[in-house]
Amino acid sequence: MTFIEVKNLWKIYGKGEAKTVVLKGLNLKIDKGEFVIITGPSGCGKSTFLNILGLLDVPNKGMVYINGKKTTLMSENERAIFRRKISGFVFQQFHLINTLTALENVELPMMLNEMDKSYRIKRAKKLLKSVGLEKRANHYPNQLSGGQMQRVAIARALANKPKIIFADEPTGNLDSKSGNQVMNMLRELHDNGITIIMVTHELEYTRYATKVVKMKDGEIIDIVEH
Ligand SMILES: Nc1ncnc2c1ncn2[C@@H]1O[C@H](COP(=O)(O)OP(=O)(O)OP(=O)(O)O)[C@@H](O)[C@H]1O
Repeated sequence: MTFIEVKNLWKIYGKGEAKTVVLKGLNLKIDKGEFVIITGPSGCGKSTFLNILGLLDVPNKGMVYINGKKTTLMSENERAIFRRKISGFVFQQFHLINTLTALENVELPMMLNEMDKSYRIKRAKKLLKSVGLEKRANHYPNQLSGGQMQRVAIARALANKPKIIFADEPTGNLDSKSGNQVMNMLRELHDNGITIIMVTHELEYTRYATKVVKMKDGEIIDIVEH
């Protein structure tokens, strides 16, 4: 069943001399349960595309459909619910909050969804355990390695039981061992039915994907189904 579809998607920054056409009429269909990897050279528009798919950004032209519904017909509240409850986000730079412990970082999305404290703590502990970090619950990000920070970020992305994970170069700042750990976690989530859309330029990870979308200069130049 189609989960997300984009038709004729354009993204343009600036005007006149400063105009940059970043996405040039993209078309893509993503089914529920897929593991999509978007790849291509630096600057080809991968992150921009991912941000639009995750409703973090809007196109200048074209349409994003979620479950067949035009996202332009969704209210701001519906879009926020998609970001906050249906989706989980993982970024290259982790984006943890430095003044919060690992446990509190994982609790945060549940706070935004107004879950009560005892539930939050129980679930955050369970999630940290699932990423092998139960002993690091009270550590702050600066007391963790890059790989550990990314595992906290994955636990945080899972806090509200998302149906889809958007991951932008999640292994980009990690050594290969930590990178493989992160990929194995994403694979396990995919095995459990979560849809994954991931941007990477590391071609070795395309073996995890059900669909590889190759981009170049703002266009999709190839789609390979595995
Ligand atoms: N806010 C912005 N204003 C102007 N140009 C932008 C903006 N955001 C991105 N761009 C430009 O859009 C192009 C695509 O950027 P994007 O980050 O999507 O590429 P990418 O493929 O993810 O690159 P990388 O692999 O290096 O992260 C780049 O040329 C970038 O400079």
